Amino acid sequence: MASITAKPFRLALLQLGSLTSSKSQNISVARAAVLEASKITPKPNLIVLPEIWNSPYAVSAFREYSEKVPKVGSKWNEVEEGETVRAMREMARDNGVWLIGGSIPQKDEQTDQIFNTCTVYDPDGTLVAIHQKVHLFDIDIPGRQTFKESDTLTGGKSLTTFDTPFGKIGLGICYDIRFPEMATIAARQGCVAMIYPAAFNTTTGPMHWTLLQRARAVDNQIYVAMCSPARHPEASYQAYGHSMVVNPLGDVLVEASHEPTTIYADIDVDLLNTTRKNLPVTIQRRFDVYPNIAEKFL
Ligand SMILES: NC(=O)CC(=O)C(=O)O
Repeated sequence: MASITAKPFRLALLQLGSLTSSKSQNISVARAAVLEASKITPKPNLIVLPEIWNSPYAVSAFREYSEKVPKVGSKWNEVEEGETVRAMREMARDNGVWLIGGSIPQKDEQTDQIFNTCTVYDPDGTLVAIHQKVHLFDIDIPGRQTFKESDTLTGGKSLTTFDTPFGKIGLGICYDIRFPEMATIAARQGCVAMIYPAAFNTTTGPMHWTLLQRARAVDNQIYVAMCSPARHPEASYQAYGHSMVVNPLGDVLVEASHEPTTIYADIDVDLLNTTRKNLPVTIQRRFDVYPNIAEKFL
């Protein structure tokens, strides 16, 4: 598992601003940002949207904004789906890019449960992966930040990776990054990067946003990226911003401020493999002393 087979690729993180309570306006904002990022030279191969970008990030809003997400593999006009899913298919296909569609509230019609769900599209607009946020953001830092996603949301039950022509990618959503097992399992499955649509806040962002990404990157010798919405002074939840990409050495390659912007990073697989060669922890694990948590996924 020391080295990884992948190709260099360019990543774009869209730190969307001007998000409002209008879903259709938010879709227009995302559509315009994907179009603009796709015009950059060299063109990004993989574009990422932030967590919950089509709805306010509020437990009281998730059900109202939720929509149907079809099954992995579904293509155009094959299935009934929500307007945001349809728009993301178009964004990927019209711009010829892979798209990690941040996350949106998803309604499961059968169970009536709501999930915080990331969908991924290939450049034909085919839905290739779905990740439902596994660890719900239930925290209480008195006087500073209280949030209880579990008031409305149900946690996902599986881990998610997907294959692209430039390598395997692992997915998590925001709070998922605090649980190191997910990134470790993805790395041992051969992922070149863990990518997390996210929305930390102005309390937990300064504490842990950078530290967590650098930790996941160094522990697993992979790239790590988090894509946040921009800060919005009128929103009930103040997103931290600071979308970021960290390399396998733990260096911050690029970081946004809290304003609306797009950041780009070139993923260098040689650097990943050189890091693993020079610091060979991936082949020095002592599974005779402690268990391999990834075993059942390999
Ligand atoms: N919003 C989240 O899911 C997580 C977060 O803000 C944090 O972990 O801090």
